[in-house]
Amino acid sequence: MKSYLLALDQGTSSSRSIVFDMQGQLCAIAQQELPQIYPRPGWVEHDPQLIWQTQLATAQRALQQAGVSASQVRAVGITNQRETAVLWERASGKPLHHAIVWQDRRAEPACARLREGGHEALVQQKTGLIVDAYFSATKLQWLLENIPGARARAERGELAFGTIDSWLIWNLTRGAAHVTDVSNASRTMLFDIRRNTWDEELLALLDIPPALLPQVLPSASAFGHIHPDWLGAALPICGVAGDQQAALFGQACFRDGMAKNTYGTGCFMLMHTGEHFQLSHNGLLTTSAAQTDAARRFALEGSVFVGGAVVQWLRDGLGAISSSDQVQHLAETVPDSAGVRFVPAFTGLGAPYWQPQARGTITGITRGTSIAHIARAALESIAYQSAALLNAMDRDAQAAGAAPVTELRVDGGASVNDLLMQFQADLLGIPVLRPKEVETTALGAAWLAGLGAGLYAGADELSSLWQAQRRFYPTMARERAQELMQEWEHAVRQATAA
Ligand SMILES: Nc1ncnc2c1ncn2[C@@H]1O[C@H](COP(=O)(O)OP(=O)(O)O)[C@@H](O)[C@H]1O
Ligand SMILES: O=P(O)(O)OC[C@H](O)CO
Repeated sequence: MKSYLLALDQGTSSSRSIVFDMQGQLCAIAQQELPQIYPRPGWVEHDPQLIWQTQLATAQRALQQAGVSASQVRAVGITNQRETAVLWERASGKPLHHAIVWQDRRAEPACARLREGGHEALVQQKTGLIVDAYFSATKLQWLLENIPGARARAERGELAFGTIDSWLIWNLTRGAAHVTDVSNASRTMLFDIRRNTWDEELLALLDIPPALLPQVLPSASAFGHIHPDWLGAALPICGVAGDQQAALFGQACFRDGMAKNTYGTGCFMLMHTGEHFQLSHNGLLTTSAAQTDAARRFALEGSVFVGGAVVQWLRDGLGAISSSDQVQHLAETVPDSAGVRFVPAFTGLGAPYWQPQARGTITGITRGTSIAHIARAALESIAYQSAALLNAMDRDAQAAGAAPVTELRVDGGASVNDLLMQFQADLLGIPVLRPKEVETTALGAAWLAGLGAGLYAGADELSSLWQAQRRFYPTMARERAQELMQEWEHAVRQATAA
């Protein structure tokens, strides 16, 4: 009887489930959209019950489509949108409120208070994060302050908090397990990533009752068994990681200096730093990488707010293309962007610039500029922003006496674009590798589950399963690439001043 792994991938816009065989080949995939709730400007919520229902439904469909029975599934892995906060009642399993999504900005005043109180250094030293409403802590604080009676009930131990992995595991196990993994815990701003434990000082500072918190386990562990009612057998959950750390794992980036970039709506770049906890001096976050045992593993992370979304804007805002895949063809009708620079700072600029006030700019327009130049500049902006992240990582690596990144592994919706990938390699001066299996996030969760269940010997076996579909080698002279980066940085300064 052939064995399989099931990965549950709960993302911001959809819930997906994927069945892999033990070689990491994708056998079936099922997906369901998740409605976004925008109660006020800057607020983003999800219905936790819909998260659970869509996730379960896709898991059932994926198994059906693969023609795989539950008894053939050896282990289940979970990966998820990170930071999103859910608060529920332990007795009934009912959420007290919609989930507050990572993009939600309502906790900004609480973060401003933390900054004014001079707590930034403490937070960064312990959690590796900057003080920002992005992370779970101040979202949970908001829930406790705004739901009548919640704080008293939390102190009495009646309530549970979790990121989406915890919420799913609670439901999958019918309330038997209240757990999370280190990579998800590291995004809460309540977790000391060097000691691998919830931090009493931060909990006290934010007035969070410890009774709310899940138990934290390594990313490959025994998280619990799925109740047989859901998928037909008591399947073990053996792998859990936040989606970006899962993608780093699924790209087989297991060693110091190995890096991946995911080109989705935004871009997320992570570089493994091994066992070294290292704070960035260049605007990056330090985070826990997926940990397969009790040993600490860290990564540096940077995110670009507008990546593939700039292509969506060309399509929906400008009407320049009718589908995203037409952008490459349009951009290829001109040899270069002819001096046009597009800084898509629609919602400010993320790492490494951290310029919330910046706004989008298109500069260098002449009478000869066509929509094709703008499309090319838009695509190039994704590569420039990513190159700025990688340069920041290299500077941090150099400061720590480590080697620079020697290749970049890529995934995500926009990584199918060959023009973009070639330009990325040209700017970086290192090869860009696109894997055969582009579902790296789900694959990472499946591999963690396989390791947790003792089905793989170790990371070396997984490394040998990872295969490149295409390698993009740099062809541009380094001087030219450096000149282009300088022009880009100039354009960023203009967008910041705009
Ligand atoms: N051929 C393409 N070239 C450039 N960008 C693309 C292409 N196809 C899709 N995209 C972009 O990729 C993004 C979707 O990628 P995906 O990984 O599904 O994102 P997410 O996980 O953030 O929803 C969209 O922003 C879309 O504009
Ligand atoms: O669901 P995604 O792919 O948009 O990922 C969200 C990230 O985990 C947010 O930190």
